[in-house]
Amino acid sequence: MTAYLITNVSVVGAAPADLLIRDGVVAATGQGLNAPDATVVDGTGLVALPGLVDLHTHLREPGREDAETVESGSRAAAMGGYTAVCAMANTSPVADTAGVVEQVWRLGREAGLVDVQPIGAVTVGLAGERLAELGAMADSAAQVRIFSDDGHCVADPLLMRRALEYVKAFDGIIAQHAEEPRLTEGAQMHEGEVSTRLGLTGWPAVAEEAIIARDVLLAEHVGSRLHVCHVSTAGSVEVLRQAKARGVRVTAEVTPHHLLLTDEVVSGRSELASPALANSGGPVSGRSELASPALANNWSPAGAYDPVYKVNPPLRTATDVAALRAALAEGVIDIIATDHAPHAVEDKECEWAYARPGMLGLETALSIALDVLGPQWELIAERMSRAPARIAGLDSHGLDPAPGVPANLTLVDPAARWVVEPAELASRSRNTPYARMTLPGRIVATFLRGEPTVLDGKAVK
Ligand SMILES: NC(=O)N[C@@H](CC(=O)O)C(=O)O
Ligand SMILES: [Zn+2]
Ligand SMILES: [Zn+2]
Repeated sequence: MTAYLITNVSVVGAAPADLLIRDGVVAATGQGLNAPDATVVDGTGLVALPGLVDLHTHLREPGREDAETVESGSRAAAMGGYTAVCAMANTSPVADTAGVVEQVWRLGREAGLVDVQPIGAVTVGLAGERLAELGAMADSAAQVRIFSDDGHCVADPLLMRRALEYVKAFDGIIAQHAEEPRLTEGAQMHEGEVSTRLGLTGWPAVAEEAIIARDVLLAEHVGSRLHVCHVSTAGSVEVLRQAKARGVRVTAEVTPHHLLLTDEVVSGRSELASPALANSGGPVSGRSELASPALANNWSPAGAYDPVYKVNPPLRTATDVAALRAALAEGVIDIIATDHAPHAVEDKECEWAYARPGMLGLETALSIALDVLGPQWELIAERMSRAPARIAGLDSHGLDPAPGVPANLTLVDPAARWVVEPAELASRSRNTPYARMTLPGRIVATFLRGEPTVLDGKAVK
């Protein structure tokens, strides 16, 4: 194994120091380290973070290897600074048996670019009718602890209760895609002024909030762990705030796109929600031109009705974006998760109503977080690495670089800017909402157990 000496690097924003990586762990930290056998990586101007951990990734294998494979998605993750991803169960076949989760887990090991932790389905075939083999998946080689029907809501309250109760035995967690299906029949985008103007069927905020309210009560009643996927509304934040104040065992995630984009982009307006919104306190008009300072003046949306902006839950209003940002800063929302949702060209570049929902996220997440949060490295490390690792129970991830700690880390150049070229992404799909946008912050290197997966901004294998 090669040793690496990263010189003059700021560890999570601290004063620059050297980091020596040897035999898969951080061997030493300090000033002027000397290691003649080590490959030197000049860390001047770079920030070292614990390797990012994504609690919500769609890898599409098995079944849609044309859109993504475990290997291509793992490479996209490494390029984005990730060392671990949790792979959602909505594959084909669905990851609802020990056999499928072990297959995904094994493919992740073979690719060797990030740790791929499979998520198991809650119900057989994601059909919402009967519980999948949760215990068998937990006992499998993949040691599944997170279960989710993501893409679908576990809408039946009795099934949801049973699932929450079942996973208590092994400290598991149910990750809910909160969408009351009766309230979103035929829904195409956020229900509001823009959907009315565009003539698209709306997806009301209450469809999300009603399920979260029900589920925190269920989790409280049975004393189980609930995780809420892709929170997207100000009302959801209030439900979560109250539940957490009561001590309910609930955690929540927000995606980078829900922190930046609003429903106005569907109409073709070049509006990005501003970081300043987080401090503005009051509601903000969904119509005002709110450019994100770093991203201003270099971007305009792809055009009205471009399905690249179709996603579940839908992009919401500037008021929601402001509430999500404030909740993330406060800790009412625990983590940023990408909901990386690759789709093949034919499923995305078609008429809005026929397009599949979902956006790429892994390779742009850190840049969007940096734009939205600014260089708050402690907060970024907490929300993108430490907290997701804790929630998922990934013990060797989410640890700040320190002697003896597994060398899972990423090096960021905060001063670098890059232009998102969809064809140059490591993902097999192209459906990024940030095409040709100039983004701040570049991943220079990523190390998985002391071995580089990305070096000089390029994938190593
Ligand atoms: N987010 C999406 O719009 N799509 C996801 C499913 C999901 O996360 O609900 C997908 O699998 O494509
Ligand atoms: Zn979902
Ligand atoms: Zn998802």
